[in-house]
Amino acid sequence: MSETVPALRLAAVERRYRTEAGELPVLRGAELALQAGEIVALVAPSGTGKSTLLHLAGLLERPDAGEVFVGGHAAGTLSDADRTAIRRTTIGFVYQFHHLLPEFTAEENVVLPQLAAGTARGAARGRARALLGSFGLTGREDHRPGRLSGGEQQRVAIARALANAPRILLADEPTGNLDVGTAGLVFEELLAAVRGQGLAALIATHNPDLAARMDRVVTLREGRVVEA
Ligand SMILES: Nc1ncnc2c1ncn2[C@@H]1O[C@H](COP(=O)(O)OP(=O)(O)OP(=O)(O)O)[C@@H](O)[C@H]1O
Repeated sequence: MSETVPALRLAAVERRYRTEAGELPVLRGAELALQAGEIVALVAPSGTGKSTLLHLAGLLERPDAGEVFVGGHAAGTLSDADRTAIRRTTIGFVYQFHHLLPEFTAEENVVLPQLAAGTARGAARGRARALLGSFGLTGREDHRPGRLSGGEQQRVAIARALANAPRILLADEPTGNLDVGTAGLVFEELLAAVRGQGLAALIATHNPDLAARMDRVVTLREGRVVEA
């Protein structure tokens, strides 16, 4: 029987940082596989390597050893240009702070990554408006981030992450900057979008209630990924 290729797989991933005090080994043989449609919570104490793991999974950094597979492709064997292309079209990111471009409108923030991926402007605008609408932002398309509430800014950031119809969503404390009530609402919308599109998702959170809403919870222990 053939096994399904995971949407994302980390195999024996190692990452260490050079600090004034010497080498700091953060990941020491991390293994993780995410199937399409699987939503995994990453819950671990501060400083244990959650952001590091997400950066490696998102091909923003290269591991010191081990390999990251995206849809079965070994990322370490790819050129920087190919890694960028995969990152653009296959992986969506949501950060704790929205990182929207302040001088652009909500719609433009969702259009721009699509243009970078080669989508024609008209189609990109249509998709941006539909995505923003699905997050309750109809009528706010022309607002710049500074005129939106924190929850609205984060909804735009989620729409932007989904703009190129990725297969994988990576999120680092996506609602960590919002008040409890808004965080719960935005998180439910994020989960619904991820489930609706059958994405694989890895979401770091410090909130146990949000983690319990996902399919599986993993943590980091001594640089390895273990089931929580
Ligand atoms: N570029 C870097 N250079 C040196 N050390 C780093 C670097 N990036 C991260 N670290 C260290 O690596 C460890 C893991 O950092 P990381 O940001 O991955 O943790 P985290 O679990 O995401 O933490 P938090 O929950 O506080 O965001 C920390 O001790 C951090 O200080």
